[in-house]
Amino acid sequence: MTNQDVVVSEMGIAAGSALPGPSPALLACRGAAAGAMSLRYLDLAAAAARSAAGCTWADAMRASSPTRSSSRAADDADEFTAWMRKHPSALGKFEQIVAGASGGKKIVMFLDYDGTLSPIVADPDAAYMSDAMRAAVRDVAKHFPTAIVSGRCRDKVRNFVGLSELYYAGSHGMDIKGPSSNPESVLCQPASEFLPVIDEVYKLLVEKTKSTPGAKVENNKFCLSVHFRCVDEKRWNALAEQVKAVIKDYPKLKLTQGRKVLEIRPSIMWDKGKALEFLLESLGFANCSDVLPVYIGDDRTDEDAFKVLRKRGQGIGILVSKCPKETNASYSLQDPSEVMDFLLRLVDWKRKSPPPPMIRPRV
Ligand SMILES: O=P(O)(O)OC[C@H]1O[C@H](O[C@H]2O[C@H](CO)[C@@H](O)[C@H](O)[C@H]2O)[C@H](O)[C@@H](O)[C@@H]1O
Repeated sequence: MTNQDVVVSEMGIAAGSALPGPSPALLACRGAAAGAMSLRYLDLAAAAARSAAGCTWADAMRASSPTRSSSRAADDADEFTAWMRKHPSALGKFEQIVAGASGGKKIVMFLDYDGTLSPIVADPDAAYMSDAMRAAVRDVAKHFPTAIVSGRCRDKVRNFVGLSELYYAGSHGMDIKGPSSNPESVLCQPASEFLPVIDEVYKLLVEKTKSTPGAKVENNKFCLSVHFRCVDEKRWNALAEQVKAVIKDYPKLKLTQGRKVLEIRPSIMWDKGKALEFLLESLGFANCSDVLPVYIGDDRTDEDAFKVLRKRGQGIGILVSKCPKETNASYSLQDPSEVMDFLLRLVDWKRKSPPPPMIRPRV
């Protein structure tokens, strides 16, 4: 993040940091693996509930990434209007949002990548963000500490974004690193012991799914994605069964679901919400009322971060969605182009804001 000199190594927080010794966030990062089994059971319980309700993974996946025609056109506009009343546009409520930063509160920006900064496309390797979006993010980072929080492998999302001055939290927050001007600043890799097993499962999944046309397995370093987007819907259930058959032999891994994707992750107590808390604390904003975290994301995994903001009673969660979705976010934006408008407005507002009053030392 710009204008920050926080340097956290795996050994603790080094010189220049606002926090002495291993911070609570760093300790949480190290201890994340301890909750592995309990989370696995939670996940299985959710799957059992889903199946009791007659819902398959495929049904859930369809609902998580509805297309305009299968939702807005066919659906009832009243439902959307009611949802928008509960989660109003962050552009429409811009003044209300920035009023939360009054009194010199520092805004910290957290941005998801796919579906937030880049449009959803069929080929995950071609999810480029526009130059205009890149310029907007660069401008935001000049004024506010800024982090990209993604399910992608950190290096991959870093290459897509192409800005060295940001913090990057890849693999759903399991791989956090600061700006590249600080090459030593590896902050947090709570799932490093899972690397060999993730590699092993990657190979098994590639083998197992190769007979399904359109299926693609993506290695995100500390987690894996099995993509359904280019698979005929008739084959979705069979593909989900293949994936489940592979991971049943790995009790320390869990299966979660995103936008036409099944994700295989270590069952540790770590997610995008924990990554947000870790970054805030690393920046010296732990238990601090002088900060306004703003998190923008479009996916289920972003809900973990929205929940954290709700629990803290601090910050702004913004869901990117064109249709009603169950969410812990307070506001909404429809698509990446609205996200860009919001970022540009934030920069403009900051440029026009008067500087905080100087406190003159008494002589
Ligand atoms: O946390 P995110 O940055 O939103 O990453 C979540 C997943 O994003 C990518 O998949 C999604 O976007 C693809 C490109 O638009 C699309 O083809 C796919 O259907 C979406 O699910 C990424 O490829 C996954 O690895 C991430 O887990």
